[in-house]
Amino acid sequence: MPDPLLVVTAVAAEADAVRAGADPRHLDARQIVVAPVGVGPAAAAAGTARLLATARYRAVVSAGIAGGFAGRAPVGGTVLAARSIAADLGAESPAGFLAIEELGFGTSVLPADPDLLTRLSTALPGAIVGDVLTLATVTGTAATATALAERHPGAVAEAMEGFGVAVAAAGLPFAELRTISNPIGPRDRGSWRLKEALEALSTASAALWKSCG
Ligand SMILES: O=C(O)c1cccc(C(=O)CC[C@H]2O[C@@H](n3cnc4c(=O)[nH]cnc43)[C@H](O)[C@@H]2O)c1
Repeated sequence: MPDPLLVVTAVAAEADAVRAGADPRHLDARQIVVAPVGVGPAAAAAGTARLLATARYRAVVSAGIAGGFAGRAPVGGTVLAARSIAADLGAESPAGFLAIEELGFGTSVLPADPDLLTRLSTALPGAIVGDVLTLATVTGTAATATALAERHPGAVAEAMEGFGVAVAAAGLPFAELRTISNPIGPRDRGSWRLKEALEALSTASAALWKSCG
């Protein structure tokens, strides 16, 4: 029996949506383990590392809802990360944001496993493949949305966990799968389309099992 696939989400509602798309036989046989590990990159990294320390897994997927950049990923859409990028890991300066690479302290960019990404994008032909930003703070102004979009021309979405999960995966095949609940921009939590995004997450998760189960 191959080691199971680990799917980590931030909150229980996302884990439930992922499980709803899975074949119950895969869940019962623990070929797939779905676990909510908390909101934000620190909780995601710590929770994923704890799970990986206590059992063997063949690959790790960070899954959940996300904000979409206007004109790049619509609400209800599905996104696969080519790269998960820690977009606020660095330093401010009068000349603008300096990424951690410019400070000489490592990387803010972790690519998806090429084989896993190919299998997922084949199983999800409607998914948008692009960079997904990880931020500890949800963007809530047009100015920040514009600055991020300009700094990351390949970014299609932002969420709060992917880079943390990728760091914890530490060499295991990693991918990030997101469905879009809201446009990135001025905060309007009431307009988030949670039901639509969670339904899209269940649909995407059915394809996930077909390609990786
Ligand atoms: O209240 C609910 O019923 C509910 C159901 C599912 C998920 C939630 C969340 O609040 C999930 C938080 C999670 O969502 C990601 N996210 C979504 N939109 C954005 C965004 O615009 N910028 C950054 N992150 C976003 C994020 O990964 C959070 O962990 C509530």
